[in-house]
Amino acid sequence: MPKLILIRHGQSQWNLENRFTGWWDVDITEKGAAEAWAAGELMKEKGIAPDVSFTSVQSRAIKTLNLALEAMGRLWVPVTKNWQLNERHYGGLTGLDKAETAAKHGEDQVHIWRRSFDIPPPPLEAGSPYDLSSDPRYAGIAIPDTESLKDTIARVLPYWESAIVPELLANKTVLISAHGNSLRALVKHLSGISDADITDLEIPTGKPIVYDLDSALHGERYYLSDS
Ligand SMILES: O=C(O)[C@@H](CO)OP(=O)(O)O
Repeated sequence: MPKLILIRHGQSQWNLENRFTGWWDVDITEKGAAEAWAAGELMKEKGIAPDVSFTSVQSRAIKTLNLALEAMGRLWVPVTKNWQLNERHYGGLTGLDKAETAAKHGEDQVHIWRRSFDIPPPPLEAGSPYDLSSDPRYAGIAIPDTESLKDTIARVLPYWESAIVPELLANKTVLISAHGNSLRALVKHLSGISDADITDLEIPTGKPIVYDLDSALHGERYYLSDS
């Protein structure tokens, strides 16, 4: 039967510094690298053997995937990278300190920006240092200037359907290394979580989530560390 493993990248430099990150490409910390390696060791210990893997075009998810695969002795596993698995774009909040932003705009407003289903943060302003329009990895892509979770779902799910579902329907074990909000988008879809309830779902760094799926790609999700 198909098996899906989701892993959020290990701690990033801006997770550590408590800054809004989104599409900005920050590295993982030493702790993040250790989380990624431990996730790979756990998968190996539990007998999980990915046949194929997917990740975003952001270094923190790519590095996490590579470290986990190396820890499993499976660096040879095919990897497909696509921007549609990127973190949600944080718009004009990108780079700001989360606590300072809450002090300025209020905890409630920041919670809405971070976790509401369909209210996006303010857009990234023209001329921002976080403008990615000349980044070659996004050549030919209409880079958003902000995204809500709903917007994120609207670009994650088409990729899920076209690239990942066929691998699962071929009974493969698929590993996805991605981000807090692109994974919230996938979990919302796979576990049938409502627009209202998704605001409470948090995805921890470096902790593999497993779906043992049936042929219709339905299944319960659990943390591998709990199995
Ligand atoms: O900054 C971000 O891009 C994300 C993930 O770290 O933060 P949040 O928890 O607010 O979705």
